[in-house]
Amino acid sequence: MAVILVTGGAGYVGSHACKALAAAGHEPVCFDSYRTGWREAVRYGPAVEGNLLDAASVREAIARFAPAAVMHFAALSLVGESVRDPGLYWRANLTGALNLLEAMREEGVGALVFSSTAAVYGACDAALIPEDAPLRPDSPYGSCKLAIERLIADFERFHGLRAGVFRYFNVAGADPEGEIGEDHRPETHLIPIMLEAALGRRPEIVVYGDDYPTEDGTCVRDYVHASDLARAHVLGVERLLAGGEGFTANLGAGRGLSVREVIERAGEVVGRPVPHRVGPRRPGDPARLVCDPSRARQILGWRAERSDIDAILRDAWAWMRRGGYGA
Ligand SMILES: NC(=O)c1ccc[n+]([C@@H]2O[C@H](COP(=O)([O-])OP(=O)(O)OC[C@H]3O[C@@H](n4cnc5c(N)ncnc54)[C@H](O)[C@@H]3O)[C@@H](O)[C@H]2O)c1
Ligand SMILES: O=c1ccn([C@@H]2O[C@H](COP(=O)(O)OP(=O)(O)O[C@H]3O[C@H](CO)[C@H](O)[C@H](O)[C@H]3O)[C@@H](O)[C@H]2O)c(=O)[nH]1
Repeated sequence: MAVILVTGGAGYVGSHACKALAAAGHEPVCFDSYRTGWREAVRYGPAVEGNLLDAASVREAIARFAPAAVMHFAALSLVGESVRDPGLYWRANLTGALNLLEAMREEGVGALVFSSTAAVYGACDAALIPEDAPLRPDSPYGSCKLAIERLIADFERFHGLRAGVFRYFNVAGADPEGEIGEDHRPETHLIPIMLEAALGRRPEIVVYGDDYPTEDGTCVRDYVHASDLARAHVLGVERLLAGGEGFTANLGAGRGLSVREVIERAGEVVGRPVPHRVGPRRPGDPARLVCDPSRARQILGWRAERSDIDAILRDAWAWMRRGGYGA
């Protein structure tokens, strides 16, 4: 059993990681400001309310709980918002990560798992994107995640940190047991807003462009279930705790779906059509991002098991019909 500090543990992905950590016998300590997270999502271990931009608060939490490792999820993470306000993203995400890394060093915590993103790749010609693909982010969100990867690399090189960096593709779905799920307000991610439109909670969704160089002209993404992702994090941190080397690994299903294909599948799975219309492109969106997941399989023995799009949609739908948090 290990104590793991989980920044952003009250958020969407972080709460699924906390559940998976607890199920594997570890103690997740949630560190969260509740900026976009939910108190009801913290159910698998103790919680500390704090902000990474306040260096003293994260250092105190680390000193108090003496974690064996940290999982760092806390961030601002919307591509569109980052395009509108790059400075907000650089300040929040880079400063937050730097404060965390300094606090870990001061308190002698030597293992970190970091949430990076496929947005670090940007436009890429490869059918399946491997980790050594060119790093050319299209958005400030992707740029500052890449900068944090480099910051972490310097702490590995010069301070002996060991870090697992996961580049997630598009996370979706909800806990199959219905305890936690995705609840961003306002929501901007494709799958939940599509389901909101199917439920009549919003009039329609706008497809952001159908003139991309893809088969049906809409953007192609790789959707991976939040529970699959959470399992990878447990495997990653356990590797580091056992003394294994640091790594950078993609997490995705290895299968691309266009926006139109997801809309069609959702209509089938929920039994009612998703009202939609085509609008202009959203700045910062690459045409196609599909994961080569082979490295995560090689080094962690991980593969996506619940990331079939119908399973993702069913779990997300069950969670949404329950009303999310505060229902
Ligand atoms: N959801 C996705 O599709 C996706 C894809 C790739 C990468 N990621 C990354 O995964 C991580 C989690 O994403 P998510 O979708 O769960 O987001 P989320 O907004 O649901 O969760 C983020 C959590 O961090 C907390 N937080 C934010 N800033 C904080 C701060 N300064 N101090 C303390 N807590 C703070 C929020 O309150 C929230 O609980 C992010 O780093 C994101 O960039 C997400
Ligand atoms: O109303 C909408 C919302 C989304 N989309 C499209 O649906 C796809 C998925 O969009 P999301 O907003 O759900 O997700 P993103 O691909 O923008 O970004 C997500 O995945 C990225 C990596 O692929 C990053 O990691 C990021 O953190 C995470 O939010 C994109 O092609 C987008 O253009 C629409 O057409 N209409």
